[in-house]
Amino acid sequence: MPTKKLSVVVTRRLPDAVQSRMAELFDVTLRDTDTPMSRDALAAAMQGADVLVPTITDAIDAALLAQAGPRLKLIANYGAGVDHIDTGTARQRGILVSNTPGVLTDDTADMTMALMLSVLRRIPEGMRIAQSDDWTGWAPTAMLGGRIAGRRLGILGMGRIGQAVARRARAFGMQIHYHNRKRLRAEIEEPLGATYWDSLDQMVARMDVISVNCPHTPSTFHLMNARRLKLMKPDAVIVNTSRGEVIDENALTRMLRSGEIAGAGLDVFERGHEINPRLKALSNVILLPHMGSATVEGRLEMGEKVLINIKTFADGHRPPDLVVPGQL
Ligand SMILES: O=CC(=O)O
Repeated sequence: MPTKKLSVVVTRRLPDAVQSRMAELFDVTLRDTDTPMSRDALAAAMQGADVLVPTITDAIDAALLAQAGPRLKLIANYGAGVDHIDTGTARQRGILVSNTPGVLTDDTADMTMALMLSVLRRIPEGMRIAQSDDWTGWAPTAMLGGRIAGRRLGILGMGRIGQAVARRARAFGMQIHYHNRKRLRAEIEEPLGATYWDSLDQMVARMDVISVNCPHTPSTFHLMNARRLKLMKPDAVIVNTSRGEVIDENALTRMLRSGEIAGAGLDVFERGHEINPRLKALSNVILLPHMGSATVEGRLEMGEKVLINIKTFADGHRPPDLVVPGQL
């Protein structure tokens, strides 16, 4: 006798191939528009479904989880970061949470390098000049940026993505430093040629570039607060492809305006897509619309991870990418 298919609700439009496979495997409700679901629609979805597939734009907080129906057993997030989900409350309510780690590591690390290169070598500014009618040709003192090789890079958060950034930056000739909750094992640290700093303050004060690569958790919120940002050298720059909440965006904006920090490359912001207008007005920043994992390949592989997590659960096993609250 065929077993009943799981009822799965997907909150955002996903790549076609992912949606088709979902429809083959599960009793799936897909979205054909690219706008996030309203809170009411999310609550309704959580009342009737066995599995919810949300993304970063869905705030699955305790109040929403309190409205979840008894069938909801798995939240299979499409994305690695789960700071938009109250994983502790989900756990208390017996709802599993999974994510999509690993498949966006290279893409996000590439984007981190792209931001560093763009800020230090002034790429968007150069493009605007080349596209304008004002460019009069090569000049010895025009568009001078900073050399990447030899610069000290301080990586804040040395997980998968931090390590992938370290490998790339080393190939560019940068000196690699890092701060992490735990020091890496020697067999991982040594090939990266990375220097560990137990004190984040001391590392921040000595770096030419800071790269934020830790997840956003209660303990990393505003880790780069005004006091720490002030420790940065005035010619240093900061890049962030993780989550905006790790940096105090207002303090960063003030210091970029006053020249206390030389530049920033940001793919993420403290209030989602609502970027501080003062930040938008600055010429020493590069702002991207949260596209670190936005490759065709990455988004397909994220979908595959979601499918594997749900299918494994449907087959009665533990989803491979379960998120354990407090272990991020
Ligand atoms: O930011 C993207 C993700 O967390 O997957």
